Amino acid sequence: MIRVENLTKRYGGFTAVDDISFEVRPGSVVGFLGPNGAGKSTAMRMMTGLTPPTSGRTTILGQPYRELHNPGRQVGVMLDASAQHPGRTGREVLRVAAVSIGVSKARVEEALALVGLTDEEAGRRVRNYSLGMRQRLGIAAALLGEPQVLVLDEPANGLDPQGIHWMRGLLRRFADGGGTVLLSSHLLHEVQIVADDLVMIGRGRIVAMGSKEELLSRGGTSVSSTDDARLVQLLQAADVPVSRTGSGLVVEAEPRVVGEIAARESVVLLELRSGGSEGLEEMFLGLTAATSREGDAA
Ligand SMILES: Nc1ncnc2c1ncn2[C@@H]1O[C@H](COP(=O)(O)OP(=O)(O)OP(=O)(O)O)[C@@H](O)[C@H]1O
Repeated sequence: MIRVENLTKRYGGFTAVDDISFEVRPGSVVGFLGPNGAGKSTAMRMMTGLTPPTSGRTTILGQPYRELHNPGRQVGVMLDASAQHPGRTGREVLRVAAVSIGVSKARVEEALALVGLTDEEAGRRVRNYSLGMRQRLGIAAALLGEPQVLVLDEPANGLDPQGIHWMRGLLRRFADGGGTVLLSSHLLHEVQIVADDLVMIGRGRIVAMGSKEELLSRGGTSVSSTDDARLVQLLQAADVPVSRTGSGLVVEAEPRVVGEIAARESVVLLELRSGGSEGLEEMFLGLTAATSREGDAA
């Protein structure tokens, strides 16, 4: 549904997006992850026809975005939630959008209900909206044309934990109904629960991608015991790579292997789990450290 092929953007001598390729299948949610300035927004602007690529291309539903016959009805896009007209009410913003893409006023009310904006909130001017309300309005605008594809740049920005939970449910239902979702974030945990696949970028380049399960399993096994020092010795003796973390050990082996080694030597395990968010978080930090601004300073 979304196919990105060798997409590249250069500004003068600076390469903001460097030869990225990936696909988003129908019925799936892909998390597009990277630290600030990694090139996510630039890539999404190219995908949706707002910025011309230096080279490479993107097709959505088989065509470049600009060649879709009614993009507003086919692809829901939210790139900058703060770009809504501040002097209009939320309902007016959606009504103007509805006219331009040819959907009914009734659909405006449906979209407001979908994102949980109340009647009173919909009647308020956008300049008086909280960041979270702006995000909801932006998502309502993206959903307005009942598209098959959603491209959302940092949709969780400014949402409180309940709002993030709500958004995950919404995107999951959208994908489970056959929709295609690409969402960006600079926070792994925001997308980790809802995404099926992850594409991680740093300094414009893809540094890792794959199914969440695959990436999680690369995160190793997290383990802690009543005697971690002894467990490290046992694992090293068995040629199993192990490293210490703040809360225990991360082992590059299946949980079963770790459990068996510990059981043979009667080491009592307190925790044993595959990868998990900690492993993936560490991998994300590790992969992006070299490519983030903070990495530059280090
Ligand atoms: N029009 C432009 N001219 C020059 N450089 C640009 C332009 N647009 C973006 N860049 C640069 O390209 C890089 C990528 O920016 P981009 O906004 O795509 O990153 P991002 O991953 O979306 O980051 P964030 O999470 O901070 O929004 C940045 O270094 C940015 O300064």
